[in-house]
Amino acid sequence: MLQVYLVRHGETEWNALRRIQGQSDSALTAKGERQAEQVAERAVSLGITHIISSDLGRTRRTAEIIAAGCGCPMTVDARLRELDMGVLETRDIATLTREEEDWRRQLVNGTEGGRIPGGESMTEMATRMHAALNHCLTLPAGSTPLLVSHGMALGCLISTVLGLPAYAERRLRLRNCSLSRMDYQQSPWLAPGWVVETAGDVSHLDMPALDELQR
Ligand SMILES: O=C(O)[C@@H](CO)OP(=O)(O)O
Repeated sequence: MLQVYLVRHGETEWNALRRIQGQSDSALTAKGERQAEQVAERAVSLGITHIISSDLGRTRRTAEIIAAGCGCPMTVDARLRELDMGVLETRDIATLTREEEDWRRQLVNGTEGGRIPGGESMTEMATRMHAALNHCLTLPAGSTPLLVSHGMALGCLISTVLGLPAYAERRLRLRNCSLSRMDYQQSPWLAPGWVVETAGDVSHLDMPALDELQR
């Protein structure tokens, strides 16, 4: 049975400042680096054989720390990027106008086809995230890959595997350096294919991690 681990990157400067990143980028904070070291320790105990990271800087840095801990190769897959958040990228959430906040809300409140102007829809992102997940099926037998990606991207991937539409109301909290797992399997009591084993586990972190609203 193929097990695929999923990690959201460590805390970044803009996460802490509540600035919207999307496919823009900011560096890990010192806390984010520590979170990455702690999830790396957990990854060592899981027998990870491959690290596959989104090509953005915050995920690459997190993946490098995990790969160094595990002593396994790291590759980059741009399909694991965060949602393209168009004209709102780099903005402080607290400064959005009402219209801009409505655009942002469409991503989380179940609006079919919702997108920020100049950005990507959740359905478009789901297509590329599933392609990246399915790529794991081509790895040699016995592989245990770990994918490093983003909050919206991984939340959408997990939710769609559970059968929700990509644009469904967002109800899964994935904190920085949380760990999730998908298995590809045939079971008499589950639908065949990808199933969710766990989502958003932060038991390896020694201090509270932020969700996107700094809670
Ligand atoms: O892009 C962002 O600002 C956030 C939104 O959830 O995603 P992440 O920090 O996971 O890249």
